[in-house]
Amino acid sequence: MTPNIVECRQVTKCYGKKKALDQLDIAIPSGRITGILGPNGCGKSTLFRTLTGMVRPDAGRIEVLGKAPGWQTNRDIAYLPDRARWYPNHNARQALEWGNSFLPGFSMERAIQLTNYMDIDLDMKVGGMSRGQEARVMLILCLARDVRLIVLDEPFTGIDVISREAIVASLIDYLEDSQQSVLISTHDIQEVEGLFDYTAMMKDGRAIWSGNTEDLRAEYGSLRDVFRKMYMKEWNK
Ligand SMILES: Nc1ncnc2c1ncn2[C@@H]1O[C@H](COP(=O)(O)OP(=O)(O)OP(=O)(O)O)[C@@H](O)[C@H]1O
Repeated sequence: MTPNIVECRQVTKCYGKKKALDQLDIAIPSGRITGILGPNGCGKSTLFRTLTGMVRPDAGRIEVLGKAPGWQTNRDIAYLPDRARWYPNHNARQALEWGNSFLPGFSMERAIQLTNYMDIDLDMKVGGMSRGQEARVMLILCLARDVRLIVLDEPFTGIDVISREAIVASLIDYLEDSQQSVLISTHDIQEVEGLFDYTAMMKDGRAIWSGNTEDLRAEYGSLRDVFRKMYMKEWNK
């Protein structure tokens, strides 16, 4: 069995003339919280869609959990798509009940525990929630599942700094003793610096750096500095 949870070799995906993924090579070790960082349009969501089998690459090879992505792997993946929303007329409890009846490996007990962690009122209608509260409900639907891989596409977008810090703190706390692997994409690394222990930086559909976050910091400074340097010539190789 491969020690990597994800392996992409020379993966290309085009939308018309646009290369969303351009001969992408990336290997992500299991059991880590990995940040997929990069500016808007660099291919993060497309990468996640290929990992969950929603999008087929035009070329290249992908392995997730040691297999080609699809029905064999999706049972073991919890995926939060970009801009995911819940039904506004349901309350949080109904959202969790839905998860309990439809999502493989869902634990209602764990979900209730997470609502306490994340300070969610189970009787509150999702339509009446703030963006940050709704984002927490969406996260709980993923985190309450006993799966090997959790894939979160921009889970913090639109959430204010204070709520984001609270969510990140509860995520770190919750995942501390977990064997699960977590992939999180973001273009806004400022508030999640302390979250990732492995990092992959993407640009124009390629991975331009990947490795232990500590090594990245030691080599280039804070993630924020690295992110800035992504736009400079030295990264255009
Ligand atoms: N369904 C689609 N049809 C046409 N073009 C697409 C489609 N999906 C993505 N693209 C294009 O592919 C490129 C990569 O998009 P993608 O959404 O993967 O990037 P991203 O890094 O997730 O961006 P963001 O941070 O803004 O969410 C962009 O130029 C985007 O416009």
